[in-house]
Amino acid sequence: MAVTVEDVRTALSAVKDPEIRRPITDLGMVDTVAVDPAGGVDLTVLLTIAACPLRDTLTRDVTAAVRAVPGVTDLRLTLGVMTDDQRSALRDSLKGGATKDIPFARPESRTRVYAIASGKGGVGKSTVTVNLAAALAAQGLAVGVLDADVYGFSIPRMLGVTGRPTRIGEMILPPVAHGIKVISVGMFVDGNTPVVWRGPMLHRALQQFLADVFWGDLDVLLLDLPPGTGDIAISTAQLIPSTEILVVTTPQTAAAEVAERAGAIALQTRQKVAGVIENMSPMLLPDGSRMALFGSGGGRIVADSLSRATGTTVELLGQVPLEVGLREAGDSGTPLVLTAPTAPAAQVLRQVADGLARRSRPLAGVSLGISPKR
Ligand SMILES: Nc1ncnc2c1ncn2[C@@H]1O[C@H](COP(=O)(O)OP(=O)(O)OP(=O)(O)O)[C@@H](O)[C@H]1O
Repeated sequence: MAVTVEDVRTALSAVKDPEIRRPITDLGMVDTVAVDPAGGVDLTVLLTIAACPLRDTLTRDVTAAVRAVPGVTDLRLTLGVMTDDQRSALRDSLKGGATKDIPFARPESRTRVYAIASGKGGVGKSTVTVNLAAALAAQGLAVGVLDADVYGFSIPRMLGVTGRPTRIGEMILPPVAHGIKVISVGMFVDGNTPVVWRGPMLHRALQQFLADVFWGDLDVLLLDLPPGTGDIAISTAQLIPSTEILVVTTPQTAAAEVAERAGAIALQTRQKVAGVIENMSPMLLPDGSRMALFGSGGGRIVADSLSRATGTTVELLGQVPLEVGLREAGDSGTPLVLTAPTAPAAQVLRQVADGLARRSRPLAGVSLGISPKR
């Protein structure tokens, strides 16, 4: 049977743009399709920008899809580039026309937003963030990570992201790694330049990343906050009031006291504390005994004290042991939950992710669409 243009278009509707993650047929990227009587296909696909970092992936996916159509004997693929008008039409269709709006702050948003907070640096906040993100994405959830930790942007390295975000006018397309959309403040500064941003600048940066980045329909957004109880936690509360806080602490008592303060900020901003994760918990030794390098009990102390302070039950969601493999996986760019899902630390992190995946977005601020009976 002769191949039709419709057959080719149908096959192309299964190809998603690697960055936007929607079918290329819905994005205006399929420009022209022609089929000759011998089954040869002439196809022009438009890239969003000429320097599209994922043009090879797109070429491969398009070629595979078209070649798989029965009767296709040849494919002559031309890659073009969208005009400015086509790009703005695409941006408007993705953003629903509104560019300055934060989609997660809308009452009808179904995205759960978690801010990962810690009292001080180096407690493993980024490690926890990337592993939770990877575990949630592995379950098939649409996950985004916003690395707002201006004092050390380690998220891109831990997820193996080297690419820069693509810009379409004012819209920013985040790189995707292990199925996770990733944006880091570090992607917008040169090399290792430290960022000495203060409150208002940070607030603007966060607002821009939330509004201008095309996140698509996310199930979960994880925000890696700078350590401490600073301005950015307050900014997060202002920009997305439904954000819940996940507090990371080490088992050390001193660290726990500092972590408590990070959690207590939620009282002032009226955000919910989703739970406490203790990291660097006693290490499992080959003989089955445990070594408590950083002491023990910190997670429980923080959870109990936040429960008292908030008058709700704040749970200790998990205790992630110190584990060489967890650090190595972070250094290699693939989180431990993917490289060794049954390793002790990975099991705890996957369990925490399972718990987060089962929770539904809090109804605070959501209109239930019920009107009182008159
Ligand atoms: N449970 C663990 N076992 C072994 N190493 C760990 C563990 N958790 C974190 N690490 C390692 O400790 C170091 C600090 O962790 P990480 O960068 O995640 O902390 P952080 O709190 O995000 O720090 P910062 O606030 O400075 O960004 C990293 O090298 C990481 O690989």
